[in-house]
Amino acid sequence: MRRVSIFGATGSIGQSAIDLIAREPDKYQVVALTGGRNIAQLAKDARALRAEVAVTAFPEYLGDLQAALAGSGIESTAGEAALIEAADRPADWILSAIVGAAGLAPGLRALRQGTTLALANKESLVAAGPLLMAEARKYGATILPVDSEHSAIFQALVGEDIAKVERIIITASGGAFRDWPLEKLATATLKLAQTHPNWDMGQRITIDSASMFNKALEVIETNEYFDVRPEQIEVIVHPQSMVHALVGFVDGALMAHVGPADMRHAIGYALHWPKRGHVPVERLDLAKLGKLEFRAPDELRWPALRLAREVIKAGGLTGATFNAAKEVALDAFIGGQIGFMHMAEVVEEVLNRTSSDNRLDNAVITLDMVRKTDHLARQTAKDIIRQRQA
Ligand SMILES: NC(=O)C1=CN([C@@H]2O[C@H](COP(=O)(O)OP(=O)(O)OC[C@H]3O[C@@H](n4cnc5c(N)ncnc54)[C@H](OP(=O)(O)O)[C@@H]3O)[C@@H](O)[C@H]2O)C=CC1
Ligand SMILES: CC(=O)[C@@H](O)[C@H](O)COP(=O)(O)O
Ligand SMILES: [Mn+2]
Repeated sequence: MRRVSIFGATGSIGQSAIDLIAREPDKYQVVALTGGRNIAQLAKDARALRAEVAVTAFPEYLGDLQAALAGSGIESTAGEAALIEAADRPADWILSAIVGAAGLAPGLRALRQGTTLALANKESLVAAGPLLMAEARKYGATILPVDSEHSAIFQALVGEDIAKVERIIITASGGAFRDWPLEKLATATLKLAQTHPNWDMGQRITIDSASMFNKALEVIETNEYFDVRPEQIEVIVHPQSMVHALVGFVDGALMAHVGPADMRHAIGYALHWPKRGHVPVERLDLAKLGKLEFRAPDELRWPALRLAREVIKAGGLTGATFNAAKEVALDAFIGGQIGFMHMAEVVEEVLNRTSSDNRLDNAVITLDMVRKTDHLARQTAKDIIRQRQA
């Protein structure tokens, strides 16, 4: 039996992973399931999968979790230290699917087991890519991408020589406001921003898709995963979200990964890797699909894409600043303090104010430095938002 743990088990990615694991109960022994506030779901899954431990990230929910698991024999724990302890529990496959920078410390810790880390939490790679990669090398761990685009690129590169890659193209649906005129975007509401044209995902990544901050994170993520130059990474708007990414080689061939907008594709690939196993996603009927469209992205409409390039160029701790500023700007949009287009303005202002602090050699970056940078970026973003409101 393979021992598996799921961090962020109650979320959209976590639930898709549980769907796959629950279909083959004889193959998997569930070690740890972690969640946040959705205690009912966490306890239900922990009982159904007979997990060893269920962890809520928030200590104030521990009582509810203990009550929900009473009599089950499943351990209940809570808080940041409990997440780290869960990451230390031996497992052959660990899914990192917590949303936001909170996923960094448990994911980083899991690497110390020299295990396979299936990484959905792109924010940790954006904030601390070189640190995660160095830790994986040090402990002999494997990081497998669980983002649809990066799983697609990874699959297109199997057996290939990275030196023969000319370009990597990641697709973007364009999000909720893809077809809105630029001048109307300032009026984009939260209600509309949290509806995605194709994917069923958590609230935060759905809004990030609408602003293209998700794609900005993914451009940086591509730069961290694959040994290509930033100029080789392209973004193309693809409204159907069926082609997840393409890799172009020196002979002009373009290898595309095509599949339905269902994350069980990428999770299943990582779960069965290095082999392929059955994954119960819809099989595409190409004749029914008819046509696939592609168009160039407009950086005026989506300034986040331009910022991503600047973040890569600046290097050092700039990714940690970018991610933290984006998280605060997103909270402020969700809270109604700033408008949709203000999110990119706030993030750009934070990058400008902190640029001199972030210049560093990637080799010397530590978790403590990432945390301090994250904290400073959050304070700076909050100051900027307060000043705008005054
Ligand atoms: N959804 C998707 O299709 C895709 C998601 N991703 C990435 O995967 C990650 C998860 O996304 P998604 O599943 O959509 O997100 P969700 O919001 O659906 O789920 C987030 C999970 O993290 C938990 N959580 C929230 N805050 C904290 C915290 N401070 N500390 C610990 N745990 C916390 C939540 O617990 P609870 O709900 O119990 O409060 C939940 O289990 C993100 O990094 C996202 O960018 C990447 C590609 C596709
Ligand atoms: C499913 C997945 O990988 C998401 O990151 C997806 O890419 C979001 O859609 P957008 O293309 O709209 O950002
Ligand atoms: Mn993606």
